[in-house]
Amino acid sequence: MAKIDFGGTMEEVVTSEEFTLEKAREVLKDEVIAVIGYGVQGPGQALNMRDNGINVIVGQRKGGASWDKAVADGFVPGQTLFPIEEAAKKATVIQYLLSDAGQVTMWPKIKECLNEGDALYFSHGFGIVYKEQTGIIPPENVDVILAAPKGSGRTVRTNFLDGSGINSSFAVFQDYTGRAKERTLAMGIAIGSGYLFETTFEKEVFSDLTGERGVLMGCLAGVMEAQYNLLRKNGHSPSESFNETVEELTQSLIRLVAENGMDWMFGNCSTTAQRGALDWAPKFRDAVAPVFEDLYDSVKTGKETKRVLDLNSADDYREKLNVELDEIKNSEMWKAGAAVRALRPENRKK
Ligand SMILES: NC(=O)c1ccc[n+]([C@@H]2O[C@H](COP(=O)([O-])OP(=O)(O)OC[C@H]3O[C@@H](n4cnc5c(N)ncnc54)[C@H](O)[C@@H]3O)[C@@H](O)[C@H]2O)c1
Ligand SMILES: CC(C)(O)[C@@H](O)C(=O)O
Ligand SMILES: [Mg+2]
Ligand SMILES: [Mg+2]
Repeated sequence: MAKIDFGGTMEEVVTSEEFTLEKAREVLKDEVIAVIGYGVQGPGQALNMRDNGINVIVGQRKGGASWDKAVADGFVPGQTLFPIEEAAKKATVIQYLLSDAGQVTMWPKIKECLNEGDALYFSHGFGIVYKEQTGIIPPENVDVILAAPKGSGRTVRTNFLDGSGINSSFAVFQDYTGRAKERTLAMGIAIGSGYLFETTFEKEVFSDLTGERGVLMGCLAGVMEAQYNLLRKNGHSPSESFNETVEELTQSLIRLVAENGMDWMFGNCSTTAQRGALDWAPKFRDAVAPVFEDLYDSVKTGKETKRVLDLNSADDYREKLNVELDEIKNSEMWKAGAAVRALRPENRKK
């Protein structure tokens, strides 16, 4: 493992240079890896593994859109694509990528498919850490491992195709075979990670649930809406409000932040922007800090996961969710966004 100085804290990471694809192939050469669930992470991880020469099959509920997608992606029913339990029975590594709520529903059946020495692989700590809520308690005679890409399943695939790689965290919860760590790292590299950093199941799920509810999506959506509404209230047009809130962020500044960091961004804008942004950043930090405290507490105490499982089990959840999503889609702000995106020169002809 390479030791990296992360701003004064030394951490060990495993890169794809050090743990090569050849090594991953060697570790996994006798394994049958069943990707259970072909939603968002399933395709990204399964296709990358297949392209990397790993023996991968897919298990998915028959008949739905995800099954059809697996077929369209070249998985062949009866050969590399099976109903869930059939695939799980064939596997030596069960890659459990159903939705987190789906994992709970299917667990009693999946548990029956685990043989001594198999590995049960997750991309989230949810099922294991909140076991009182999920009932997911693996038998003692299997490895329980995790590789969690830090990004959407779509990026897992697009990064692989453009020759880069997502970064992922990894953890071992249970090492029955003595091979759990090398299996985890091999899986992490095989799914297309550029590097892997170590975590625990608990740290992964606490940080992941906080991040997606916070800066990555929930907080981001909230602050975007607040600024857009403020500008609109003060007589700015939808196009100006959207451009100043979202389009400039995604098309210009966040790309520069991705390349160079916020420290660089503060040094590479107008002196006017620099002064104002430096002055206002601590005010925003302090305003949202209590909300983040509530969020982390809600995650840690299991309120967030309980809510996910309770709501997902309601019969009309999908219906209600669609209404909620449609409301956002049909809001002025995101309709303005669609119009703005369509004006991008590269989109004009589409
Ligand atoms: N979405 C992401 O980009 C992402 C990123 C990192 C980690 N993860 C984790 O990866 C795992 C998979 O997430 P996802 O977003 O790909 O899942 P998803 O919501 O796309 O669902 C995956 C599949 O589960 C199946 N499914 C759901 N409920 C079922 C049930 N009761 N019975 C049978 N099948 C059922 C669906 O057919 C679907 O194809 C989760 O643990 C998630 O937290 C997801
Ligand atoms: C892609 C995300 C938000 O990072 C993931 O955590 C998820 O649950 O979809
Ligand atoms: Mg998540
Ligand atoms: Mg995440």
